Amino acid sequence: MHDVSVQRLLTHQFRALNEAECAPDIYSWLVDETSMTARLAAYCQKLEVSIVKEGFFSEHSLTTEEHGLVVGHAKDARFWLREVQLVADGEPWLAGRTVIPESSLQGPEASLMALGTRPLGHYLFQSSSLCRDFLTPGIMSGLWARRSLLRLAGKPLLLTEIFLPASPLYPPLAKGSLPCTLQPLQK
Ligand SMILES: C=C(O[C@@H]1C=C(C(=O)O)C=C[C@H]1O)C(=O)O
Repeated sequence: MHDVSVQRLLTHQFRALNEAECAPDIYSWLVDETSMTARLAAYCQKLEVSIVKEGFFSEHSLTTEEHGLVVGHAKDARFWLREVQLVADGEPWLAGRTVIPESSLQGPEASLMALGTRPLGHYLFQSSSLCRDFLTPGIMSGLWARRSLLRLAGKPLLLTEIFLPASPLYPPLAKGSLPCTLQPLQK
């Protein structure tokens, strides 16, 4: 059963971070340009994609921030929205939200609608046309997060990922491993 409240975090305000605002080992996770699925899979026995929501939605399902970032040249009325959790040995480690304008789904990219429980990264990183406008580390509701604007054959898609407290990005009780809002109160 998904924790629906976790998924709501994906539409909360995204606060961008600079490198000075988090420990180097945390920052290395947030700016990792390789597959996050593959990186997380190295820390568990079984990593699965659990689909929470997927389908076409109008622009009203996007946050203003998302809409401003992902709208391409076409005036898209519909967006393919995919919300997942990456679940490691039964424990959710990451919540992911991908927003794809309908105009980005032309040609081979139409297969993004048929991913099912295959990780988005498996498609992205086999594509010779993948490029990235930006990868921004950040915080959402007190959890480490990141936002990427990716392009396939020049067509945009926006990916937001929130690292959940059980993920290996948060060393257990290591000081400085949590965003400032989660730091244990100083005595
Ligand atoms: C982009 C990647 O794919 C992961 C899988 C996702 C999905 O299947 O929707 C979403 C977020 C990512 O963490 C990756 O592996 O880097």
